[in-house]
Amino acid sequence: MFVKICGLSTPDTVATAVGAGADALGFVLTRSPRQVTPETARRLAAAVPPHVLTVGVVAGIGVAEARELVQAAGLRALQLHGAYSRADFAAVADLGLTLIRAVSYEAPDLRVGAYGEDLLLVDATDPGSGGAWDYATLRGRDLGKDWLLAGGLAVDTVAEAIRQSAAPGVDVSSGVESSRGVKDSALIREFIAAARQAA
Ligand SMILES: O=C(O)c1ccccc1NCC(=O)[C@H](O)[C@H](O)COP(=O)(O)O
Repeated sequence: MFVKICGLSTPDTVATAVGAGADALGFVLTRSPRQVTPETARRLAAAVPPHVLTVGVVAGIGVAEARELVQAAGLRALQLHGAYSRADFAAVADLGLTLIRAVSYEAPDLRVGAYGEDLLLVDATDPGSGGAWDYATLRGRDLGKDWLLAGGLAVDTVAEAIRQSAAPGVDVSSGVESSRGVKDSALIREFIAAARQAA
């Protein structure tokens, strides 16, 4: 079970997520309660061991700006969240980063690699809102191998969500926060343990 913790912004919670066994950490580089500057993301990522993927998350900006942000932050993956086209993905392919396409569960083309991405993240319609949806709608659909379930996951719901969707990986933000934008170390540990136990 691949686990990504998204929206990190402090050294303590980054260390907690790494220590608890997260596979990927997301740093939101565009407008959000969790937004960090590229400089902060770079500093936080410097403490992350190489086996953990560091991801720059962007939404609502052009790919030229996304390129600049993720390069300035020195991260190893780029998550384009929302209405990005195949041409947009082609325009960042030369960066040599792991590319994550994050879309609503209602989007067309729910298939890993359809836009040239390495990982597909299937989310709620409003990213980072903590809103849950009917994960069971994905069960039995052939999305490919490397995809993550997201949107409203939490410690007490992640196991059932994995069971309903048959997801090979999960991504969480709001569900490991004590208040909007403030990550909680105990919840991070509990979430990762619950996801791993469910797999
Ligand atoms: O987290 C944000 O604030 C955010 C803002 C803009 C684009 C994407 C954002 N988050 C992306 C994520 O990968 C979240 O982890 C995912 O949407 C799940 O969020 P949540 O429902 O809060 O767990």
